[in-house]
Amino acid sequence: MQAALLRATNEPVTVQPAPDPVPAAGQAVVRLRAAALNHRDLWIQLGQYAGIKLPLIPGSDGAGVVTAVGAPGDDAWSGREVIINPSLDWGDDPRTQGPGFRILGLPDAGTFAEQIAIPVANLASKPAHLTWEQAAALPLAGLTAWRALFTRAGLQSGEKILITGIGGGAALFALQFAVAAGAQVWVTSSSPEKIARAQTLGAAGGVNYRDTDWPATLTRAAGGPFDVVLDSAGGAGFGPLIELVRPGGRLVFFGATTGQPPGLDLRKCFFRQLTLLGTTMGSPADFAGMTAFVARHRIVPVVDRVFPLAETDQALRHMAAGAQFGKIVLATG
Ligand SMILES: C/C=C/C(=O)SCCNC(=O)CCNC(=O)[C@H](O)C(C)(C)COP(=O)(O)OP(=O)(O)OC[C@H]1O[C@@H](n2cnc3c(N)ncnc32)[C@H](O)[C@@H]1OP(=O)(O)O
Ligand SMILES: NC(=O)C1=CN([C@@H]2O[C@H](COP(=O)(O)OP(=O)(O)OC[C@H]3O[C@@H](n4cnc5c(N)ncnc54)[C@H](OP(=O)(O)O)[C@@H]3O)[C@@H](O)[C@H]2O)C=CC1
Repeated sequence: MQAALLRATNEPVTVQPAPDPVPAAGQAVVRLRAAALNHRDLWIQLGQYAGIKLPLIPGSDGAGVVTAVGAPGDDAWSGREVIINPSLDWGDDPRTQGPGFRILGLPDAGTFAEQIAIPVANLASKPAHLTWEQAAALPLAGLTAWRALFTRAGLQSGEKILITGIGGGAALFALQFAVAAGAQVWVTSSSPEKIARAQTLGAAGGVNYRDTDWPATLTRAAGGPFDVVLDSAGGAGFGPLIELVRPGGRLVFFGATTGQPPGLDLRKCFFRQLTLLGTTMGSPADFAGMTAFVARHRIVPVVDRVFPLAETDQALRHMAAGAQFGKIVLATG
């Protein structure tokens, strides 16, 4: 098969021949039709991720057809159209992942390839209303957004939520899920065009996080602070978010795209009875809940652009440039 290979950090990913995967018992081989990028793939390429082991085939998201299974007991999946849950061996505790937890694409060989061997426990039926590209875009970012919003922050219909950096893949799923759940959604972005596109997906409005005084402008526009704030940007923008949460509200976060937050004022958290919620990926129950929700509300992932597998490195450069709105997808076969 052809696969994308990262041989060294800060080097381009090259697409080259690799051995066809052979399924062990409890595994299936999926002939991938599409894969999708996550910021994690870029962090790994840039050497900004814990536990990097090279060389590796990156990629956490994929959709395709099961072409082989490792044992007769796994036959039920043969020939089926599937998406892949990239949370490997979450463990038994729905509250937190166990010691064996891994995210597909490091250290396990990932989806930027024509084929992959994957535990059958990580297969789910492809949502029937989605194309291959849309289905591949869903798993990692959809799962993370789902757990953040519902399992962790307990978002309710009628609540007001702020989602930062709305051009991002995970942020956009959070927008679509929160709108479908009946919340009033406000956004931030570097781009007025992205804010306008978010409004077509149901956002009430938004502000540019590069404007001075954007928190005050946003508070005025939204008529006061937010029940829930969801962030994956971190950095210098994180501190102001604390003041955008209403007293007794929740701040849920899963990323640090712009680095660690400097100088957090803890008094603004404890005097105002805030709940700070870290979250990562999701449990098998979160994945099942997310896919059922997507099917019920006929949510269609936003695909920014599709690159051929041969242009995986160009796709990563496109993500690094930050101009995307939604998911960057690879056509893998
Ligand atoms: C599914 C998608 C996931 C993501 O994309 S998460 C985003 C990760 N990347 C970034 O945030 C970009 C910036 N990069 C970084 O800040 C660094 O590149 C890292 C922190 C990712 C790695 O730094 P290093 O110094 O090489 O790794 P360390 O010393 O092993 O970890 C430092 C602390 O980071 C947390 N951590 C990192 N990886 C894990 C993990 N897999 N599970 C749980 N915690 C983790 C722990 O707090 C740990 O500190 P302890 O070692 O003292 O516990
Ligand atoms: N812990 C976990 O389980 C997970 C963690 N993550 C982390 O979450 C982050 C987002 O991932 P993903 O959606 O794949 O990434 P994307 O590359 O798709 O999106 C990144 C987005 O970040 C936004 N952004 C950049 N700078 C700022 C800023 N200063 N303030 C607010 N927003 C900003 C931009 O929004 P705009 O274009 O609108 O300006 C950009 O589109 C990454 O750091 C990733 O590592 C992601 C998934 C799971």
